[in-house]
Amino acid sequence: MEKNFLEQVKGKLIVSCQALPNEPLYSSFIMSRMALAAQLAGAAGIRANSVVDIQAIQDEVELPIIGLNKVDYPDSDVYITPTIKEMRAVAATGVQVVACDVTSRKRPKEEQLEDIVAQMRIEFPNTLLMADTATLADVKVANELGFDLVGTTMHGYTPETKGQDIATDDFTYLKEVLACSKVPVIAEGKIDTPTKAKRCLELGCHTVVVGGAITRPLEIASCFVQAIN
Ligand SMILES: CC(=O)N[C@H](C=O)[C@@H](O)[C@H](O)[C@H](O)COP(=O)(O)O
Repeated sequence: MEKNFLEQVKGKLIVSCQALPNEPLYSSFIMSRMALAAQLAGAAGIRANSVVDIQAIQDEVELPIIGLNKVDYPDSDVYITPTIKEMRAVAATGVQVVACDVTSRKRPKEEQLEDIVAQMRIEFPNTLLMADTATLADVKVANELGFDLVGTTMHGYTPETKGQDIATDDFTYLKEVLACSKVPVIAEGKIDTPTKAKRCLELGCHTVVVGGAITRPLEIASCFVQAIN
């Protein structure tokens, strides 16, 4: 019997397998093999970008997927599943969760987040929605709009939070998110050691997403080179 997503990933690791066109591993085949490695290692889920990568990963592994689609629009800085068009396309792959930007920034095409959520609930009632937030105010908005999960994905990646890191001072910001959110919290963003991942779960996060530290060899190799030089 298929277990539900929240049950499957509780207290476990989700591996983000993503590479954009400007990255050396940009390839759906390579992302599917990254996902296979994550599955063999015992990860409980995958986070993946774009319909083609999601489909390649679905062919390779059994794990539940948090899907997103990064697209740049000229009229907005929001790029993680920014409009209803990308939300639909990702949900139509059959992923268990669709993630999108939930920051206070203006969305492309004057679309409003509350309309997107309402439409998704009608068209894909069984798909969970994850809010990729940057601030506590974003977490509150995500709760008000009825998102099923809140992630810290955008913390440190908006002008307002630039330079910030959820791990600072034993995860002070993450503790605040946990105290504020009415729904399960997913720790995500710059979690670059097993110790940090474990700590996020100890603090009460439902699950933890690790990306670059596992699946971006350019980032990993750069860390070694910088430490040596
Ligand atoms: C900010 C943004 O666009 N984050 C993206 C969201 O999907 C990915 O590029 C990150 O790799 C992912 O969040 C995991 O984080 P990290 O790679 O730091 O473990």
